[in-house]
Amino acid sequence: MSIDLEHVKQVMAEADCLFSQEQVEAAMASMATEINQALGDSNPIVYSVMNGGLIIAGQLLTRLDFPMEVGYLHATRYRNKLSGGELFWKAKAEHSLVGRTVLIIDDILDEGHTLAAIVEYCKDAGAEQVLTAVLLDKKHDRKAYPGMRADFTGLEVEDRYIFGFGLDYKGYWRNAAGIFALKGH
Ligand SMILES: O=P(O)(O)OC[C@H]1O[C@H](OP(=O)(O)OP(=O)(O)O)[C@H](O)[C@@H]1O
Ligand SMILES: Nc1nc2[nH]cnc2c(=O)[nH]1
Repeated sequence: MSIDLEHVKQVMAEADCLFSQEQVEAAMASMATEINQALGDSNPIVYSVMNGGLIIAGQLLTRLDFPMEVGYLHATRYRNKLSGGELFWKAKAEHSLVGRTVLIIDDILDEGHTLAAIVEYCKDAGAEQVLTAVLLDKKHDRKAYPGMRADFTGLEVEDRYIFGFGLDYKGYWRNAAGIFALKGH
């Protein structure tokens, strides 16, 4: 189904900017410092979770200063909708994960079902250690398990529908250079 581009532009015009590009970049710099300290000698495989992880992974990776292999996983459970459903795998790992340290990078930990399933998948595939990094952690009490957190988190975000910096509104605005919340959600 095609989408009305005027509506897409209106959504941005009415959105609330929660974090500017500068604030996101400062958060990424802090995450990079922590990750450089934690993983510098671990020869990790670093996976971006498509599609949302594309922007944060691209911008975080150039701030990491140690050798690593890089790839992507593609799992989705929102599929251009505003609420999540069953996780659908589109691409799994090309590398052998046996005995490896794996770092998963995604844009947001919302309810956490996506990240929990990806961590379980990597462990089942033989990874020795699986760490997670997310730009945003949404504040609410609906996590996949109580107290669920990523190992590295950039910013906490309020319980609204978010877009920008990799997160979409109906497939659009992943390119928005800031973190925005949809009016009324
Ligand atoms: O913590 P959860 O509630 O599981 O939600 C988080 C996931 O939702 C989004 O992906 P989505 O399924 O929208 O696919 P996309 O990355 O292609 O937009 C986001 O990129 C995370 O991967
Ligand atoms: N675009 C977008 N995708 C999500 N996936 C899980 N939570 C969100 C959200 O707030 N916005």
